[in-house]
This record gives sequence, structure tokens and C-alpha cells, in this order.
Amino acid sequence: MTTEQHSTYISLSRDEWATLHSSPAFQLTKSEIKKLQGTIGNLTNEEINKIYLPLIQYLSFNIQAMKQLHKVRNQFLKKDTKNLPFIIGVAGSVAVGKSTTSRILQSLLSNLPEKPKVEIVTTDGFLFSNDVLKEKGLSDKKGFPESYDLKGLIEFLTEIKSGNPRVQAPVYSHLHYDIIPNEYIDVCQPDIIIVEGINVLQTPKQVGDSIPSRFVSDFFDISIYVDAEENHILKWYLERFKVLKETAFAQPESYFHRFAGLSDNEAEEIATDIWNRINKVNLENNILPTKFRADIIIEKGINHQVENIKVRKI
Ligand SMILES: Nc1ncnc2c1ncn2[C@@H]1O[C@H](COP(=O)(O)OP(=O)(O)O)[C@@H](O)[C@H]1O
Ligand SMILES: CC(C)(COP(=O)(O)O)[C@@H](O)C(=O)NCCC(=O)O
Repeated sequence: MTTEQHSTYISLSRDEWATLHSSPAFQLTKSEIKKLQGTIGNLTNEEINKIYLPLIQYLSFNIQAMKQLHKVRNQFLKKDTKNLPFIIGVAGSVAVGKSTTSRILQSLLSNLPEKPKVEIVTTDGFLFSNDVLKEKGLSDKKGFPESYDLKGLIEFLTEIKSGNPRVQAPVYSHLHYDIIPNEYIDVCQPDIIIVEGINVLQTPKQVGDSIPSRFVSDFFDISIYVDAEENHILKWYLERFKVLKETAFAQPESYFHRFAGLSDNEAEEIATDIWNRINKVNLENNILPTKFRADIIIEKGINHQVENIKVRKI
């Protein structure tokens, strides 16, 4: 990181961050932890208390501040507009833990005293279908900026921030490795929306001779980048692939059903190849360069333990 980038963040070690939290300690049950931690799972109550509760408190201050700002703006404008959803963007590499982080945030935010309704929207729903990717010659570029219907994603977020009471998002199935035709999730003005995806902090590249006038991040009230060393992320990607081989790939309808009978070594070879050809290139060229656009950077060590947190100075 350059000195200039450094100087825009306050950097806190795990222990420094943990001391900032002032609410009482929290104890999730084993089954709650299991639901949150994902396929591999070594999430602990210590991690929740030291890392995620201070983060929730920090997010909660921002949510309260936004409500207050909305109130005084309404007073100034002599209007009575309703509060719009507070949008949190969660970015980072494939397999770094964006979905897991989002589930943890959803669960803990929903537990705040005002019991807000919190929904997660993943940007993989805005990937082009496999047929369209094939037509565009992008089958080996899934997850790259050009593989997303960015216009559709911006329209979705515009609708949300316009106060539309019911907005629909398309659905991606990791099992089928494709968009599910004609299936949508309804987003009905929750209090908080977590928008999670590898592309959420990207700035649009020029499309033809027009540049989209808005970025996805323009709609965020706060953004988080989940970061780790690439060798750790690859390890998590391989571990997840092996677990999926035993579970999801075993289902006949899985796109990767042909991988179900592979030995662990064969699976590791195939997953490493997919990583090196697609996800690693995407990380280096298109995801990592967006890190310093985030308001908060969470840096994880080998066991998913957060080691350092950077918070943008305001
Ligand atoms: N905080 C965490 N604690 C424990 N395990 C985690 C954590 N974050 C991610 N994982 C594990 O790492 C793998 C990748 O996480 P996932 O959330 O699926 O990544 P992404 O959504 O970024 O692709 C999963 O197997 C998940 O169980
Ligand atoms: C669909 C994805 C781009 C989304 O990544 P995610 O948001 O789940 O981290 C990714 O899971 C993917 O399929 N990448 C292409 C290469 C691969 O099969 O891993």
C-alpha cells in the first residue's frame, strides 16, 4: 500500500479493535454458529465477540447517523419522505468469505434492539446466463466485469434507492452453475440490504462509446472489503471444492456432477486449474485494485481469524 493510501485509513490490530466494543458479550448457540459459518466452518464465539460485534456497533452508529441526516434533510426540504434501506456493500475475492461475512452481519444486525429487517442480495444473480456468456465468448470469464449485466444491477439499485416497495433480483444457482430462468427474489424495502459480490466496488469500463453514469458503489452507505493473502484464499477455495465434491456435486442435477467421483487429489488438480485460469486472474486484475475504494477493510489470517481492520478516516 502506498503512503497515500495508508494515510486515508485508521489501522487497528485484532486486539485494539476488540477493545472498542462496549456492549455485553454475546453467546451464539452451536447451531446458530453452524448456520453462519458455511461449509468448512471454524467460526467461534470469540471471533464474534472480538471482531463482529465491534463491527456491528460501528455499522449501527452509521445507520443511526444516516437516519438523523434523513430527518434533518426532510425538515429542511419540508418533505416527509420515508427512510430508504441502508445499503452495505461487501466485496472481495471468490472464496475469501464474502457470503459468510454477509450472513454473520445479517444475523447480528437483525438482533439490534430495533430488530431491523436485513436482506442479502448477491451480485451473481446479475451474471449473464451461460448461454449468453457462450455467445459472447466469455465462458471462461465468469466473474470478470464483462460477465455481469451491470446495467441490470444499477437499475435494481436505482429502484431500491428510489423507494420502490417491491424490486426483483434474478437468481444464480451454484448447483446448476447458471442463472435460473424466470426465478426472482423479491426485495420489499427492508431496513438494511447487504449487497455482496466480487464486483461491487468496480468502476465501469467504457462500454462502446458510452460510460455508465453511475457506479454500483454510488448506492452504498458503507462498504467492506474482505481481504486475505492469495495463498490462504486458494486453500479455502480448494477446501470448499472438496466439500462440494462430497455434497452438492453428488446431486445428479449438479453442473459439476462429473467431478463427484474424483479422488481428492484429482479434484484438487482441477480446482487449482480453475483457480489459476479464472479466479486468480480476476482477483489480480479486477478485484484487488478495488480494495482501497472500501470504507472498511477486514484482513483475515489462515484460519479466517481477522488480524487487522482498516477504517477509512472521515
Ligand atoms: N469467518 C469465517 N469463519 C470460518 N469459516 C469461514 C469464514 N468465512 C469463510 N469461511 C469458509 O471459507 C469458505 C469460503 O467462504 P464463502 O463465504 O463461501 O466465500 P465467498 O462468498 O467469498 O465465495 C467457505 O468454506 C466458508 O465456510
Ligand atoms: C459465480 C462466481 C463468479 C461468484 O463468485 P462468489 O460471489 O460466489 O465468490 C464464482 O463462484 C465462479 O463461478 N467463478 C468462476 C470460476 C469457478 O468456477 O470458480
